[in-house]
Amino acid sequence: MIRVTALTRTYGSFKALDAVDLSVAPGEFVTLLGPSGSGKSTLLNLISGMTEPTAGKIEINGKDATNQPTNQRGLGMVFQNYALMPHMTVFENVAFPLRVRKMPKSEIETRVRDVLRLIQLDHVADRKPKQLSGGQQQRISLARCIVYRPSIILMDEPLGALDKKLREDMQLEIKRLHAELGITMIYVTHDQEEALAMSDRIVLMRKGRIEQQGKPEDLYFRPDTLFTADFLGSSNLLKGKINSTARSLDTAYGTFPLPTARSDEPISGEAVLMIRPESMRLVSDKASAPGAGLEATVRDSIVLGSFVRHFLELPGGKRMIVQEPSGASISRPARGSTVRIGWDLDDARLLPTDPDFQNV
Ligand SMILES: Nc1ncnc2c1ncn2[C@@H]1O[C@H](COP(=O)(O)OP(=O)(O)OP(=O)(O)O)[C@@H](O)[C@H]1O
Repeated sequence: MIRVTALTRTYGSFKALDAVDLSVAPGEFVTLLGPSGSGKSTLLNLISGMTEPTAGKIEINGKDATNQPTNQRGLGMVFQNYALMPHMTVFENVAFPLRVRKMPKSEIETRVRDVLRLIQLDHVADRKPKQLSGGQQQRISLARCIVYRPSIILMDEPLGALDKKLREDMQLEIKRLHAELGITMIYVTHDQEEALAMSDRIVLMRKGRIEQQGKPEDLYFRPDTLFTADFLGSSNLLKGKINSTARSLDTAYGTFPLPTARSDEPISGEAVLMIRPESMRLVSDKASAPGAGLEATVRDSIVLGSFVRHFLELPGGKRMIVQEPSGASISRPARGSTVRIGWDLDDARLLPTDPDFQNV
């Protein structure tokens, strides 16, 4: 549906987007995720035609769209500021794009009513935008976009201005619309939870390039880099030197067996072992700890409803977090006590070191 090739945008000598290749399939929900300044909006604005590329190619629906004006690309767009017209009613706001397209009056009436019903706001059709809540306004701007049935919708932080509860409701709403209407979505956010919750595929960006892309569970459980591991969720990191004969990692905290080898893993020299907090557990003795039973001191242990989180410290002060399922019979280790940490070998990930992560 969309294919960009070697897409580049520079500002002076600065590369806001650096030779990015990306394909999006029909009906796919793709999220561009990354820290501020990583190039997410630049990529979206290049696809929409609001920014001109310095180099590279954009194809939409099989046609070269690189130099096509925005309004000929057949895209819908939704942004953080809803840009509803204040003097028009909700109905008129939603009808506006259809009037611009000179659609017959009766069809406009039907389509607007249908879309308002779809987003469950048909009862506010006669109100003005300022008589609506922020969440309602954002749903209206969504309605205004889907009413003319674009096959592709681009969204740039559309929920950024909403509070947490409303954001979560709207995330479900957008997912539902995506599933019901079969629209191809490209969605920009810097919020990793939002990306994990909504996407078929996450494209993680870093300094104008794609760091890693894949299904949410791929990025979360099978990161290829420290940047990906760090950006999505929390992780426990142990840096050391690989001993390839013994297939172990020699660290300041002991020697740990490595997970089953992958073709793309760092095979010699320095590397980092990454284990997610929920892949670790407290174990009673070394024999029951495949991860070799790392010893730690308990700093705190808190119950967060369905799970309990242990904040631990290794000798020398390095912090570790272990998260276990909770339950009525959970017993928490005392502050200051010594515990052993275990993990299943293949729940650990061996990652290359990275100059941006010196303090691992
Ligand atoms: N018109 C411009 N002139 C100069 N630099 C720009 C311009 N537009 C963007 N940039 C730079 O390009 C880089 C990427 O910006 P972009 O807006 O794509 O980042 P982003 O990942 O969307 O970040 P955010 O989440 O903060 O919006 C930033 O360093 C930004 O300062």
